[in-house]
Amino acid sequence: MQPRKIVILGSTGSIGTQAIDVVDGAPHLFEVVALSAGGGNLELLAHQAVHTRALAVGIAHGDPEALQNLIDAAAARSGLRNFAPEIFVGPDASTRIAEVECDVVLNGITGSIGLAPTLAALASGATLALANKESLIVGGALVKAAARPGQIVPVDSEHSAIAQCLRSGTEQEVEKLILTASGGPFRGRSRQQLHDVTPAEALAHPTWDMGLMVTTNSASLVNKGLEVIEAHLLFDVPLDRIDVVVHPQSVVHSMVQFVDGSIIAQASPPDMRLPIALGLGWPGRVPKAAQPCDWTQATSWTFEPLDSVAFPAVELAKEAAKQGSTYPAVFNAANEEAVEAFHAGRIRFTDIVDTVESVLSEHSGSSELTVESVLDAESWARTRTHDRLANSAV
Ligand SMILES: NC(=O)C1=CN([C@@H]2O[C@H](COP(=O)(O)OP(=O)(O)OC[C@H]3O[C@@H](n4cnc5c(N)ncnc54)[C@H](OP(=O)(O)O)[C@@H]3O)[C@@H](O)[C@H]2O)C=CC1
Ligand SMILES: CC(=O)[C@@H](O)[C@H](O)COP(=O)(O)O
Ligand SMILES: [Mn+2]
Repeated sequence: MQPRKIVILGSTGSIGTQAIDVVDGAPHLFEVVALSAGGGNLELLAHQAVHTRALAVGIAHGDPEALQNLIDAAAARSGLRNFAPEIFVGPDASTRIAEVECDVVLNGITGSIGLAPTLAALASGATLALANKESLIVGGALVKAAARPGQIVPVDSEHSAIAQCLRSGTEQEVEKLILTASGGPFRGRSRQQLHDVTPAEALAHPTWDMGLMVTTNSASLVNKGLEVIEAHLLFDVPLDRIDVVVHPQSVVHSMVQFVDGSIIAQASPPDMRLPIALGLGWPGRVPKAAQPCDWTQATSWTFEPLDSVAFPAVELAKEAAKQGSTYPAVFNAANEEAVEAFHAGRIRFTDIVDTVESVLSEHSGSSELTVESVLDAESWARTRTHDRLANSAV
């Protein structure tokens, strides 16, 4: 069998670099044909391009000549002659890269900027291994309508877990989805105790090593709010039948409860290479993609309810999803802007979710969901968030 041809969007990030590890470990199963990134780390992208022998490389911003020179230098270091991948530069570079002929597009871009590449990947007919949850959440019904059944394979650890738990069940058998949350670095704190936490503290995730946005969202529980919406869209389960439970060890990645009271859970030590490998190989499993649990060591897995007073983001996300239309896009865009302001030292941690709530309360959703209405709503939410935050210095 020929290896599957893989396109990796966001190749220089946490998901992207781990995806290249997965491909390196299974060259008989996968080969990389194209890569894209933002342009913040041209050196790494050039190295990846040479390492994978990519046919095409894209960056959203940056100097194409600088990238070309870095690729030439990396190729020379590897003794590779006549290596000349096609280079795309500009805001739609990842969308062009998503159209490169392949079997699987892995979308590992951060943020709702991943929407156009997600739609392009779906239109190309390739399987979409989706880490970029934001594109599904903001695009909602649009993304679902663009996908044929089974075309989107979740890479997010919780949704990969649920997809695995559902493999043998029927829709009628499912009572609930139960998403696990680590609780982030501030688990157990009251709202009062969250006021003065620093960006560095917010980035100290207890179990996962991830990019800045998703790590901050884990600390505020916005990530879990986004993931509830993601689960609702991926698995067609109503929002009131999706629960969240805090599980600090991040070994049980999520569960499905069936109508007879039985619960099936998926467990593995926290390592994204497992869901990434399954996303690339679906429905096949990649042998030795990650280490399993070690039963020779005494182990405790604990579960506790979410404190939704200190962490209101999950309830807020559910409200936004119930309102539908462009509300999830506003939730996400306001959060992206507020997270940036928090890391720039302009607002407090608790201002993030407070701002999202306030911007959402001012939004009037568009009745028709189109790419234009999503982009308009996002643009409105970003401006509104900036306006609000301009007056609220720390
Ligand atoms: N990391 C993880 O373990 C998990 C991540 N996810 C999701 O996966 C996605 C990626 O997360 P993560 O890898 O942590 O994020 P990172 O911040 O580590 O990486 C983001 C990647 O996106 C690229 N990028 C940024 N802007 C653009 C753009 N405009 N066009 C193209 N590429 C761009 C970056 O390139 P550069 O920096 O070089 O400019 C980088 O390669 C997110 O949606 C996240 O929620 C889900 C589950 C787990
Ligand atoms: C690894 C992964 O899937 C992340 O999205 C993870 O869910 C973050 O952990 P918590 O949001 O549970 O802290
Ligand atoms: Mn997750």
